[in-house]
Amino acid sequence: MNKKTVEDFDVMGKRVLVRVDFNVPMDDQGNITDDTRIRAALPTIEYLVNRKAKVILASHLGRPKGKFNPKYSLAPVARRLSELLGREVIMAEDCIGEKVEKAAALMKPGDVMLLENVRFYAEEEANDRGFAEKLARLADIYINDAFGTAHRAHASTAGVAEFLPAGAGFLMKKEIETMGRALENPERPFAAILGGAKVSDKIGVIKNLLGKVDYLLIGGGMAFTFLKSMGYNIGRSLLEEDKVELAASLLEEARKKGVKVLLPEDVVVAPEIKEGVGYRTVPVSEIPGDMIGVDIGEVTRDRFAGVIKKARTVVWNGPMGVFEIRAFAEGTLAVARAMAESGAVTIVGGGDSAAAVEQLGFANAMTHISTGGGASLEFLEGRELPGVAVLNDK
Ligand SMILES: Nc1ncnc2c1ncn2[C@@H]1O[C@H](COP(=O)(O)OP(=O)(O)O)[C@@H](O)[C@H]1O
Ligand SMILES: O=C(OP(=O)(O)O)[C@H](O)COP(=O)(O)O
Repeated sequence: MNKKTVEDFDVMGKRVLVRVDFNVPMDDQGNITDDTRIRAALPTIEYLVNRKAKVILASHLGRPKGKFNPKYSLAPVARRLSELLGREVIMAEDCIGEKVEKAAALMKPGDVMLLENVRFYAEEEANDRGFAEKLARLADIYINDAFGTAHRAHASTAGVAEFLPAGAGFLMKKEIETMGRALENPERPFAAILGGAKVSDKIGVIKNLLGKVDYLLIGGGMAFTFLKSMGYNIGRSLLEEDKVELAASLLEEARKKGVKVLLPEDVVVAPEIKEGVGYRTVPVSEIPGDMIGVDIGEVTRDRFAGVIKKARTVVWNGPMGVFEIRAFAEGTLAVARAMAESGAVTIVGGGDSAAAVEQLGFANAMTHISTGGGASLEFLEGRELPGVAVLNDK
């Protein structure tokens, strides 16, 4: 990465504004159900604490639409962070204004303060210059460690960098460098596995990856639009009618570029997407008209696993089936297991695939699991992320 990082600044005694992505899932009682994103930010926070910086953290939580709403308060996150750090985390009442400026002025070197949800102001998402300047007033240096929000050009992720020296945190650096290396200089064979619900969400990724990968494995709901474009009857499976032609042209482009595309050969079909329904496996040429394809079948799982095991670089984004229902999680499980067992560099895009890998217990066996869903997709599309673009060059 040709951007400055936290290590390029003298932070001793300085006020450092760190944009983190603490947008964590919570249950109805406000309990954090997955603290991965908080733990992922610890290296940067601990580094700054150890170097006696005054650490001021900013994040959003959910989508409160520019208004204060206690449901989206970051207070539970401050408590969890405090447990993880083993030190007090001051919870600020707000993210800008006189009170926060005073609280920041009272901080001692090594103190940590978490600002309240930046999305309580509509100016955040509007990337309002005045709001960014108010955030900047709190600090001497800006560090962006919020990879999960790096695809958003908001005041706290982009605008603020106009007013302060700006660099990347350790998480941001790791995400960009690990995925960047895989895309630009992969050990081959390089295989990408794409799944999830919609082709439309993955078009940009497919287009970018077709110029880079040796194998493209397609599963999940999106596979059915491709199967339809090849003339198969797909019953009541997920279909994006308006993307059938595009699917055909992507397959043609892959053929021209010499990329081997693997689509499902057999699928699990069920009458409904529901826990406890009956299901069976059929070849893709025999999908009954009244059934829905919900997972890749055993033959496909074995073929996918075979490619994954001989690959040297594997990137995965999107589940192979409706993995939320245990009976339809076998394809996703097979991909996760094959990746865990392969000696390849294994990268899991964020979102549902990351959740599936965690849930299925394979997290520790992967080279890298991204903390960003949308952000990792945009990165895989080859787009420059605004939250990275604004940082100072080395
Ligand atoms: N065959 C299928 N039919 C319907 N939905 C599917 C199918 N396969 C996967 N899905 C659904 O796709 C969703 C994930 O899609 P998506 O959001 O695109 O993935 P990601 O978050 O990994 O990018 C999951 O909720 C999963 O149940
Ligand atoms: O959780 C996030 O995105 P993700 O679910 O795509 O990983 C980020 O915190 C960005 O949130 P946003 O999509 O409300 O801008």
